[in-house]
Amino acid sequence: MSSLFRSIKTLKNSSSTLLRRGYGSEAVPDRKVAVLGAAGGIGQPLALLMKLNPLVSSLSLYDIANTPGVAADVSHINTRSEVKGYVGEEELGKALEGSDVVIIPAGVPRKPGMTRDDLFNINAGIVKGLCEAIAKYCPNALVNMISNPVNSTVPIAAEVFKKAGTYDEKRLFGVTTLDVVRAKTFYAGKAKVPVAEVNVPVVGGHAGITILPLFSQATPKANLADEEIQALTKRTQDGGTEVVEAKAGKGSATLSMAYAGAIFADACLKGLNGVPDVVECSFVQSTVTELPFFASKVRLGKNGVEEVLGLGPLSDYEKEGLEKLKPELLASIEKGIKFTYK
Ligand SMILES: NC(=O)c1ccc[n+]([C@@H]2O[C@H](COP(=O)([O-])OP(=O)(O)OC[C@H]3O[C@@H](n4cnc5c(N)ncnc54)[C@H](O)[C@@H]3O)[C@@H](O)[C@H]2O)c1
Ligand SMILES: O=C(O)C[C@H](O)C(=O)O
Repeated sequence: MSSLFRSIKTLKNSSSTLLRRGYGSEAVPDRKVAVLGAAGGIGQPLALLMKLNPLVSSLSLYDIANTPGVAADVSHINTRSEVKGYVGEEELGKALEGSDVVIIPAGVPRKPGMTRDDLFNINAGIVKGLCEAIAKYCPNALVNMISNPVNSTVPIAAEVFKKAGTYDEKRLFGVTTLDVVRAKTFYAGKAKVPVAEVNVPVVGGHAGITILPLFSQATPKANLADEEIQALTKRTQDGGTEVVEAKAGKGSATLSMAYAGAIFADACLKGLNGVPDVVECSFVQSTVTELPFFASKVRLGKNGVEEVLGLGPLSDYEKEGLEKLKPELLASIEKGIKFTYK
């Protein structure tokens, strides 16, 4: 409990730091953030965290059911943003209109024994429908795709936007922040370094071996043995499955994902507001490898992606991992693209 109070205090302090830096409420631009799937396991805590974000002026919570209750609940929190709940397809347009950032955690989660690709048949259709509405009602919004399989849902979104004539590769992001969050936590535990100081890029995609943490670039540096790096890599790749199994049929990561989603959306908002040097890993259209989409460090700016950063030097183990992941990642990307032409 006391740590919760500490977090709230930190948040209040950071808001006043923001004011001191001249980002006071007059200076901070109005920003509308929409969460699609807001009544779900991720959606609800994500709605809470976005309500705590002082960069948000309007928070739009959309789902096919149960959003009025979530919106009423979150709206009583005494922070900057005005909260509105929208329920059902007929309200989707209103939910989206004027959005600067749209976060999509809509769709079904895994149960034990399933891969993320097993979600494709249901989630591909959900994502396609939502992206058609985004193209119509807020074509300039930054889209943060959380729904799995991210390796396919991002290419689906790109194709939907291309068909609608609104595609801008700078504005479409697969959210892979949870992989980074996990890599940082696991590395800090093994290397015995303060977790808050850890940085680890995670590249590739967001499923199994396509998740490639680059522990050779981790900071603070630690002298870990090859076997320890391999075990950390495997644990990061299997992090989602670890949670799915622990939840034993009651879904996948929701709380850690909401945290990761809130960090990434905050980075997008900071970029839009012109804060310099905002860098996060994300699955984006890319020329870093021969694959059309790839996760790597991305510099965020006023138009979304400002620069897709390269991979940097890789260890032999990471080079091997990179070559191994390419066929699976390409197949998932192509599956997404083909789906939109059915
Ligand atoms: N990118 C990541 O790192 C990451 C991490 C965790 C989970 N996920 C994925 O996020 C998705 C959601 O997970 P969850 O645990 O919140 O699931 P959930 O079932 O708890 O919630 C999903 C919500 O989506 C809503 N929904 C379904 N169809 C919709 C539509 N057409 N429009 C709007 N809302 C709709 C449901 O009503 C529900 O409230 C899953 O696909 C899961 O695999 C991704
Ligand atoms: O593992 C899952 O199915 C959910 C998510 O992709 C995760 O990494 O936790």
